[in-house]
Amino acid sequence: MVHGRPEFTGRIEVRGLTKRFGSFTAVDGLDFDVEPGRITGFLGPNGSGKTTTLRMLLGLVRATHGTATIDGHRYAEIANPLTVVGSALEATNFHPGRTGRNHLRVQAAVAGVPDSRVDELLELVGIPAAARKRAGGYSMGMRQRLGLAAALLGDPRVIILDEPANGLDPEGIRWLRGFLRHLADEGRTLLISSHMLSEVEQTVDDVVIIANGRRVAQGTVADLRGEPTAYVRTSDPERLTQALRDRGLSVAPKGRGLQVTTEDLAVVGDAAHASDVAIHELRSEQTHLEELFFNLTDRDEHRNRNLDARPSGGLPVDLPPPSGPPIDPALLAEPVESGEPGERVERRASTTPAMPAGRPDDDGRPR
Ligand SMILES: Nc1ncnc2c1ncn2[C@@H]1O[C@H](COP(=O)(O)OP(=O)(O)OP(=O)(O)O)[C@@H](O)[C@H]1O
Repeated sequence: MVHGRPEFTGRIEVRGLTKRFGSFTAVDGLDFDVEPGRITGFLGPNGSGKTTTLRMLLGLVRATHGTATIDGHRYAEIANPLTVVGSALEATNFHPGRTGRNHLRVQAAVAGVPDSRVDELLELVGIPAAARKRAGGYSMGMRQRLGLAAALLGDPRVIILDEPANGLDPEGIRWLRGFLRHLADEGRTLLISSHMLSEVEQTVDDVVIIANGRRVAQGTVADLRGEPTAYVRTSDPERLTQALRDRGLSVAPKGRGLQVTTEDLAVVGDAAHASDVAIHELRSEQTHLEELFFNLTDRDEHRNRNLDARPSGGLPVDLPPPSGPPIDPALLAEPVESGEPGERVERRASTTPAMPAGRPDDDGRPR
């Protein structure tokens, strides 16, 4: 039984959320929902506005327009928020000279949580011994685990994590996946950001993809992947096309072959055999999400305005439909290289204590 009021929904709603820093629009009319009992990936390339969005949700940055609410309330309106929303954002506030355990004990005291919970959580995130050493010597993975423990101190129903897989080794990522799934299975709402879809693809149920502060796709992972199809190359495309259409399948030319709306390769083979055409190649095809992600977020009109030094007004944007299939196959045409094969992109430390205490909102306005 998850802690909290029985009528509490744990639903996150973001409506028309916008943040301008001077003339620069970091988050631009964002709309999305996050459902309880599910893990939602909040995805976008570096600088696309993920952290700013999470900070608005956590009341650390004031929105220029729009709302971000948890169970219908802004963060600032929630009484005893640590027992409702647990978060780990990017900037680490762990004092290098203090032990991880002490950090948690201080926060536990502030939140009115008993010390026994600290040790229980350190056990749960797998660093009971390490947490008795000074935080200055922690690896990124250990800081991630400590940040996660901090986020869970108040047994919150809603958990918001900024790049939680960042710095974890493959074993750590596998552990995190199981851990987050367990939390979601308890009915909690999980929103986790990442700049790499491949890193969270097997972890999340739903995705919200943003680029340049705008939503470019939303749906379940299965929606994004779309239906599996068959690709076939044959000696006689026209004849095979007719044979397949006679069997009620949709067929479209693709490269030097045909794309058929079925995942059953035998149907294609049988049709070819019955119409006496030779098959030169036959395979299943499924959308590679990472490729889709780069094609969605790296299109000219979505590219980060800071990174490519465009004026802050950007180019006119004609967004694709924000939710669900079908995904335009043209989006998949040109995969974009993300770096060397196997390269891990190490970014800044991604943990803070659960209590929001991040960097100042340097637009100079009060929160
Ligand atoms: N306080 C600020 N003042 C001015 N610009 C800011 C401020 N905070 C963020 N930005 C800018 O807003 C944009 C979005 O930043 P944000 O950190 O939200 O992106 P992100 O998607 O979390 O990126 P990353 O994956 O690199 O963390 C960036 O161009 C950033 O430089």
